[in-house]
Order: sequence, then structure tokens, then C-alpha cells
Amino acid sequence: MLFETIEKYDYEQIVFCHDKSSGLKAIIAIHDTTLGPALGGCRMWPYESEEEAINDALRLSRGMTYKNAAAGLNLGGGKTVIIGDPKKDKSEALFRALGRYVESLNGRYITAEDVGTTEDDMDIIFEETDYVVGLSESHHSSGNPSPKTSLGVFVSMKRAAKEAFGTDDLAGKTVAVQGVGHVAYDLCRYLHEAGAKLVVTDINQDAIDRVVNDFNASSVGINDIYDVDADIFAPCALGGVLNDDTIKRLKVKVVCGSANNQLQDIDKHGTQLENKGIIYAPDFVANSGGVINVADELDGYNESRAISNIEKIYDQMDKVFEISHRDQITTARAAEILAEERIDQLMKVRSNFLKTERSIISRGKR
Ligand SMILES: NC(=O)C1=CN([C@@H]2O[C@H](COP(=O)(O)OP(=O)(O)OC[C@H]3O[C@@H](n4cnc5c(N)ncnc54)[C@H](O)[C@@H]3O)[C@@H](O)[C@H]2O)C=CC1
Ligand SMILES: O=C(O)CCC(=O)C(=O)O
Repeated sequence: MLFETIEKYDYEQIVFCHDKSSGLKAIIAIHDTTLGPALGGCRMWPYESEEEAINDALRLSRGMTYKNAAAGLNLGGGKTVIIGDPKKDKSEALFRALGRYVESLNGRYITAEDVGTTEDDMDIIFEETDYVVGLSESHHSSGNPSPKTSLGVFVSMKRAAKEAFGTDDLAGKTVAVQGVGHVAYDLCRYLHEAGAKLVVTDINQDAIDRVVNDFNASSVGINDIYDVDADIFAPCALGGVLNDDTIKRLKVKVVCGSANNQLQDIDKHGTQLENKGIIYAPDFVANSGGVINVADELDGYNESRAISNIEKIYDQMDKVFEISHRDQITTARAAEILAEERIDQLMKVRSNFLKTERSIISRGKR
């Protein structure tokens, strides 16, 4: 059964990590390393079953292959999931045990933060392996990726606005933001500075108050965000929010946010958006600023270089729209094609033998 799934989406390697003394139970999934070592964060979550954890590792690692390829990075896709409650089960021993497993892969996989893990956890992993990014600033590293993800979403939104309104100037546009946490706070700052009006919602009243006070936003109830009379909808909280129930309620012309897996079904709901004349900025392109930022650590982190690469997401989004027009397909599918075409082309180029293949991991100067 597992091999059937692995074969269907062509995974390279699944590593089951177990350390009795620290209680580590983790899965490292490496989906594809055509472009370079697999990079993807480490998620810690109290999965209800092993099957759920394996499926998450598989789904997320494949997502990273697409995200990294579409971002123009020389990196493949992988992800780690740790079965455990981040509020109760973290320890130095657990992350060091994981670090030793990452080290044992000898650079085929590079880990980073994800839901449930932090820069401090990455610093502990770094005690055991160099194959970790997203370290704290005390290591002259990139620190919290969220503000960089926000910048990537902002430039994506500008490009999507150009497609919908003929201009990427967001002044006077109303943006409905779902979830105003780490990424969306800075996104709201960029939008406010650009002269956009903000309507926000969150399950956390403090998060709402912050953007209402700092950026003159107004707020609506959690369920009312889909009905807002806005120009742009920015999903920045949960996956699966673009579905049969919500799409018909949207009044916007653009959807662009940071949340992963926004479309409940890529083909069906990508098409529904298109049929309503809504321009969808594919999630894994729009939210790739975080991974571009952490990947910069592999060259010895340089913030201005990272920012300039994140701003290039505008051009990647350009390519998505170009492919969508070229092939008469949804932008969701076009983003996948952008990634698949790059992997395919570089696989062919790389079939040419080199005695010592140059790799992103041998350039690091950390
Ligand atoms: N932090 C990063 O650099 C990256 C984040 N993402 C994705 O972007 C999204 C946001 O990430 P963060 O800002 O880091 O997370 P966060 O946890 O700081 O923010 C999410 C916010 O959504 C709110 N929320 C939860 N359920 C909600 C609901 N039903 N309705 C409205 N609001 C709700 C939470 O209270 C929180 O304020 C996530 O889907 C994450 O996977 C993707 C790439 C990178
Ligand atoms: O942004 C990070 O820290 C790691 C990259 C990643 O796993 C993601 O973008 O989902």
C-alpha cells in the first residue's frame, strides 16, 4: 500500500526515525532531488495515527518539490514530520536525535522550521548537522521567515492585480484578509503603506486589534470574510478555504494569500475561480518568500540578496500567467507546469556527466 503511493507520485526515499531514549518518532520524506538537495521544514504535530503522519510527510514533501522548483531554487523537495505535541513533547534530546538522522542523509535533505517548530529548535538540530537552515539570528542566519513570506505575497498580489485590473498599483483597493498572524501582519503593513484598505478577520481578538490599531483595518466575523465587498481576498490562515461553499460567495477579482493548499481540489476549484473571472495567484508561488529566505543561508545569509530574490517572485508569477494563457489552463495548473518544466529541462541538462557535480550545499560558508 505504501509503495503504491510512493510509486504514484514518484517519491525517492522515506526515512522512519526512531529514538527510544528521547521519544523521537519522525518521518523524513524526500520527494525529488533532481534540482538539488531536498529542502523543506520540520513539522511537529500530535498526529492521531501513523498513517496521518505519513500522508502529511508525503503530501508536504511533494509540495516542496513544486515550491522550490517554481521559485527558481536549486533545491528539491522534502519534509520532516515529528509525531508529538509541540507544547509538551519538545526536548533537546529529541531535536538532537532528529539532527543525527538528518546528518545521516549526508546532504540529501536539509531541514528548516515549519508548523510546531522554531528557530530555537533549528539551533539544537544544528548541534548535530550542518544540513539545517532557519537558524536564529545569533548564528548570523535568516531568523524568522514570516516577514519575508509577507513580502513575497505582496509582490505576488501586485502582479495578480495587474492581471485583473490592468495596474499593479494597490492604492484604493480593498483587501479582505483571513487570519492576521505572523505572515499577514507584515502583509497588512505593506498593503497599508501602498494605500490599500483592509478588512480582516481572525479567531484571535488580539491579532485583530493589532492590525486595526496599526493599519486602520476594519474587522468582520470569521464567517463573513468571504462575503466582503472587496477587490482582493488574501487567505492567510488555513488550507482548503477555496471550496464549493466559499467560492460562490466571493465578490473579489483576485485571490492571493500565504496559506498552503488553499484550493480544496486543485482542478475543480481552480476552474471554479476562473469561471467566476477571479485571478488566482497560486499559493506555493505566492508564499515561497520564506523558503527563498532560508535557502539563502546556504550561501552565507545576505539579507539584501534574499530580499532581491524574493522580489523576483513577481516575475515567477508573470511566468505562471504566461503559461496559463499559452496552454489555456488554470493558473493553479500553470504553476505546476512551471515547476515540472524546469525540473524536466534541468534533468536533461544534468544527464551530461560531470566528475564533480557543483552543489548548493558545497557553497555554504556558514
Ligand atoms: N510563516 C511563514 O513563513 C509561512 C507560512 N505559510 C502559511 O501561511 C499561513 C499563515 O502562517 P503564519 O502567519 O506563520 O501562521 P500564524 O499561526 O502566525 O497565523 C495564522 C493566523 O490565522 C488565525 N486563524 C486560525 N484559524 C482561523 C480561522 N478559521 N479564521 C480566521 N483566522 C484563523 C490564527 O489565529 C492566526 O492569527 C499558514 O497557512 C502557513 O502554513 C506558508 C509559507 C511560509
Ligand atoms: O520556510 C521555511 O522555514 C521552510 C520552508 C517550508 O517548509 C515551506 O515553505 O513550507
